[in-house]
Amino acid sequence: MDNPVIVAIDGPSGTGKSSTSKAVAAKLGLSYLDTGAQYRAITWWMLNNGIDVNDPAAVADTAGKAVVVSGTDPLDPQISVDGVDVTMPIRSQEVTAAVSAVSAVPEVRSRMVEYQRAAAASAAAGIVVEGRDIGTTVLPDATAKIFLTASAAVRAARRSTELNGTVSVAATQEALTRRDAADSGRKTSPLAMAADAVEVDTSELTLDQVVDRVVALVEQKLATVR
Ligand SMILES: Nc1ncnc2c1ncn2[C@@H]1O[C@H](COP(=O)(O)OP(=O)(O)O)[C@@H](O)[C@H]1O
Ligand SMILES: Nc1ccn([C@@H]2O[C@H](COP(=O)(O)OP(=O)(O)O)[C@@H](O)[C@H]2O)c(=O)n1
Repeated sequence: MDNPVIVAIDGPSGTGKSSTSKAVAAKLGLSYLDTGAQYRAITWWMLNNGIDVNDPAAVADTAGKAVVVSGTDPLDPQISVDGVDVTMPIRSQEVTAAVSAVSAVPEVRSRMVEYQRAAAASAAAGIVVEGRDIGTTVLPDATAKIFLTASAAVRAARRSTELNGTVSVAATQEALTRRDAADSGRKTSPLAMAADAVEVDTSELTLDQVVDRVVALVEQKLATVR
């Protein structure tokens, strides 16, 4: 039997990682893992349990307590913490504002990376894993590594539309740029493009075009390894 296909899709917020990863996984018959959702889930748990998310020692002390379970179906991705379905609440502004501080704590990362590697190891046909450090740190031997980019203005416009214009494009762009800086500047496995990743700038592409390009890149890689 062929080896499982591992596709790593990294990049900053709003570049299209989730939309692209789900579509690519569905097209290629692979599982799907949203690692950003896992960091959001543990952040939700910290906020819900009154942990000061700006106190790295408090976050580190409690990082092992939350049990995060991620679904890997690209058509119905779900996530729970301690048995509570948090698929919707992890998208709140409160969680979005706190997640970079929580995800910078090494104890949080090592626990999430364990979950992520276990999910990849148990995906029979293979998996598309999206995040910030998948190609560099979590799955450095991935079959194909993609790094999605887009201008900050385009990313902010996409996010603002998603929020039905309830938050202005300018405020969205400021928050997004702040989170990029925190994610790129942290010590432990920052947001970065792997040396062997292929960059796809999605600013001027439709989602379908991005998906086709990523599927073609994966197929090219498979043709060379199989
Ligand atoms: N190529 C694209 N063109 C236009 N809109 C897009 C494109 N890719 C994604 N989107 C939209 O932009 C928003 C952010 O996409 P998402 O996949 O959640 O990005 P990320 O996971 O990188 O944060 C979503 O509303 C999505 O529908
Ligand atoms: N592999 C990953 C994925 C996400 N994250 C963190 O989780 C946050 C939320 O990730 P996300 O993918 O849900 O963010 P969006 O792109 O949806 O805005 C990021 O801003 C990072 O702080 C990370 O540190 N490492």
